[in-house]
Amino acid sequence: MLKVEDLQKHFKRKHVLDQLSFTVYPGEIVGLVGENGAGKSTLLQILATTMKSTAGEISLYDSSYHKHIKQIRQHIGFVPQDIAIWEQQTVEENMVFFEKLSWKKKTKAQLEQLCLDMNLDRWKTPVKNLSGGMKRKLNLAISLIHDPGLLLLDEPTAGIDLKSRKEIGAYLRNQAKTHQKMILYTSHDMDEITALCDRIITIGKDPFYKELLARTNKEVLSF
Ligand SMILES: Nc1ncnc2c1ncn2[C@@H]1O[C@H](COP(=O)(O)OP(=O)(O)OP(=O)(O)O)[C@@H](O)[C@H]1O
Repeated sequence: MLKVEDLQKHFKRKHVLDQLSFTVYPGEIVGLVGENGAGKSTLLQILATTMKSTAGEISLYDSSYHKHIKQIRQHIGFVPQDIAIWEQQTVEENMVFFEKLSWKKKTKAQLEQLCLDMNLDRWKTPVKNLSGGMKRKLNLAISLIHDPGLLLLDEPTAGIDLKSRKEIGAYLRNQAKTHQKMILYTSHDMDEITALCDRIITIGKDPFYKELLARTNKEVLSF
């Protein structure tokens, strides 16, 4: 499980995250919502180990982030807001490139299957010819090459059509429920968040999301 205790992040005098404490269990999808600038990406970056917190403790499978950062990284799949793939290369070339960087080895057939699981069937197509939704699917497939137990997704469905969003949603649900992944996921689409997530964390000063979610039957944790 992922355990966060009293997490704080300040940028100089600006307090972005203040005393966040929560746990994510295997098999759970936890939604992270809040107004623009609330600190969602900051939190995901800290959990992904690409940014340091100001204070607090984080552990994954009972290993401390402070003490075991290298081992912890092996269990994390992170899809940042900005798509990071090679535009001139094909889907296949991208998957093979990132597989070579991965600590876990996969055959080409396994890599192609990862894409097909998300209905991404353009193996030989250059990325520049893919739609935005397909690029997001490829980015997600890349983050799964090393079979991470914790998936951190920053708006994985932003700007893509409903069909692709539904496909990504179904895929994530299957990853959590069948493969016991922990998924922490941000989106500004409240229908998607309430449909997909088991629990929801709201962060930020604006009470809008907290009040909106109080009308649903979801468990909500607010900071
Ligand atoms: N490296 C940095 N240096 C200084 N301030 C930063 C830095 N990174 C983020 N911030 C500030 O921290 C706050 C939180 O930003 P963050 O991107 O985490 O918000 P967010 O909730 O993800 O917003 P959005 O919904 O717009 O993506 C913002 O005010 C932002 O300007």
